[in-house]
Amino acid sequence: MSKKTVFLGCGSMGEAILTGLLAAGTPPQSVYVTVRRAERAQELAQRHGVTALAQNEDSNSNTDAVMGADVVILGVKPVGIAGLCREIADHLEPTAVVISVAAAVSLAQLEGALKPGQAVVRSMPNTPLKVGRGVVALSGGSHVDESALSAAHQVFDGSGVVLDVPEEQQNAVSAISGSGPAYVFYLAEAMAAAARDFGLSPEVAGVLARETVAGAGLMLAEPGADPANLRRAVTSPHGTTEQAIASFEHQGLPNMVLVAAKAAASRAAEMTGELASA
Ligand SMILES: NC(=O)C1=CN([C@@H]2O[C@H](COP(=O)(O)OP(=O)(O)OC[C@H]3O[C@@H](n4cnc5c(N)ncnc54)[C@H](OP(=O)(O)O)[C@@H]3O)[C@@H](O)[C@H]2O)C=CC1
Ligand SMILES: O=C(O)[C@@H]1CCC=N1
Repeated sequence: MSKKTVFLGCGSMGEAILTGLLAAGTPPQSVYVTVRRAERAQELAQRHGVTALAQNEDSNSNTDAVMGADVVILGVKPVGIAGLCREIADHLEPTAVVISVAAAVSLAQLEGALKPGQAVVRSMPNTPLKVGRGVVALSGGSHVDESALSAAHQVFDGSGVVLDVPEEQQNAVSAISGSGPAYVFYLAEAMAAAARDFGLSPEVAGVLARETVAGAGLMLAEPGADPANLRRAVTSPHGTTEQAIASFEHQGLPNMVLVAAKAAASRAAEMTGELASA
């Protein structure tokens, strides 16, 4: 029998994980999701065939949903995680594995808001899980044994690469792969803007930027791919690309990426402190 899997909060990140999980073969009948708004619940139920509950005045959809659950994924914003944990703590099966996808919320904060002994996994996924090309890093809490960790792996296994990292590396993971898709989409936006600047139509500019980033991503996904080698294969000596790469170097693109990633990681550390004092 399939594990009962519950998503508490199912927005951008939750739906990406849900889509990957179902595409990998988990039956929708074994999946429950909760959200705030009724229209969002209806949308998720129609789109994915899962049972979706919205908040309502008659009962608590989160505590209802976690009854008998094997795996519970916390997909709300970081600021809502501790309250959600306290809300469901007494209703969880002692054997349930709770997986948080929230940036900045520590294992200590999660464990402190749940009942003693609950297995908790802190994760940092990314939205490409939706298309089977995600990457997620997991850190198990103090009550996570091999079977609990394996249950967490199974949530993501079919839709991306799953890594185990020490918790202290999670902010760095968040700054690279958690936020990373946004960096790549930003590059695509900038490429489209440059194309429009040349006078290309917005439609042509959009297609050129999107297909180039998507195609380059597929090449990077091939076994043994190395970004530096792939870049060199495009860069003819004394040719055109060389000029553009030299311009990026001159303007300090690698350092800009480093500084930006550090800003993301610092914000995560700051958020952990804010959540602790809230
Ligand atoms: N977006 C990303 O790329 C990534 C996000 N994350 C983490 O994922 C988490 C969610 O982010 P994201 O998906 O972007 O946010 P969204 O705002 O898109 O989704 C949040 C979801 O939580 C629901 N929700 C809010 N409060 C409750 C509640 N009390 N009970 C049940 N459901 C509730 C919302 O319902 P409704 O839709 O009805 O408003 C919504 O479905 C964050 O903690 C973030 O740090 C981690 C890695 C990457
Ligand atoms: O921006 C955020 O806070 C979340 C965490 C990583 C990606 N999105």
